[in-house]
Amino acid sequence: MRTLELQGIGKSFGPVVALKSVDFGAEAGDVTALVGDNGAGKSTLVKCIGGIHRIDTGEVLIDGTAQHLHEPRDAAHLGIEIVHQDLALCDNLDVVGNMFLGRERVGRLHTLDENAMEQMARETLTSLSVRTVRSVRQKVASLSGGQRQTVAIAKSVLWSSKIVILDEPTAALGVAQTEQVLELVRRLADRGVAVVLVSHNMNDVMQVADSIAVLFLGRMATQVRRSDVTQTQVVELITSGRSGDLGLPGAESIGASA
Ligand SMILES: Nc1ncnc2c1ncn2[C@@H]1O[C@H](COP(=O)(O)OP(=O)(O)OP(=O)(O)O)[C@@H](O)[C@H]1O
Repeated sequence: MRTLELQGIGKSFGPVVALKSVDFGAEAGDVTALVGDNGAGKSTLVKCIGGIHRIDTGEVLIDGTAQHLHEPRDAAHLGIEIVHQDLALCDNLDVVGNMFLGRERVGRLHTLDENAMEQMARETLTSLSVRTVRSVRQKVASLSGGQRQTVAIAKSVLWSSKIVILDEPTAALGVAQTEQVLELVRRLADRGVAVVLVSHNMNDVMQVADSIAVLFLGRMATQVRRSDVTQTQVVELITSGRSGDLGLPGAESIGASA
């Protein structure tokens, strides 16, 4: 049973069919890359999983049970966390403040339990072997892009998310920071989280993914194990929806009808 399973998802915006009968799955312990050209439907699919868009057709199953996602809160209750590209961190708060934002711990006398929050934030970062964030009392405004990404990912761990969707986590990062964030992505999956990595960066995808799902013009061209494809084949699928003569399941029919 997959942690996240989408079956026959359809979503239109007026006359624009953004998603058509999309199947997709993400397993606990795996990094599942979601790739596709601009406008292929990645953001729309992510927003459907996150309860931001309501699906027109199809089903979302979490641990085998069909769920109705009407709003982001529904997704959060099911353990789905989306780490958006803009990260939605508050610059004026420190690392602790951001990791607990909206879910602050209240101690006795209804004051915020700062010590407990600080300790939990520190422990979470340590458990992920994060050494790049030196002080949890540092304001987020002063963090680098990679450090900010790290804080956003660690937040999902702190809240025991079972499905974490990362939207282009390395898009704004340099080489060294990209490596650190990819290592963190791997560790997140190794903890048993089902990680979905939305990315345009083929190097990232080939380096860290266990499974690759390719959207092409709103349809799922194919979802394959990373070990079964080469980078060239993935690029071919992204650009044409076809896998050439590779005989990958599902790819031919999509390419032919697109
Ligand atoms: N709110 C909306 N209203 C109308 N059309 C939309 C809306 N959101 C997305 N679309 C359309 O749905 C299709 C899929 O867009 P989507 O943003 O999901 O693609 P994407 O794969 O995330 O692209 P990119 O990599 O460029 O971000 C596009 O044709 C887009 O124009």
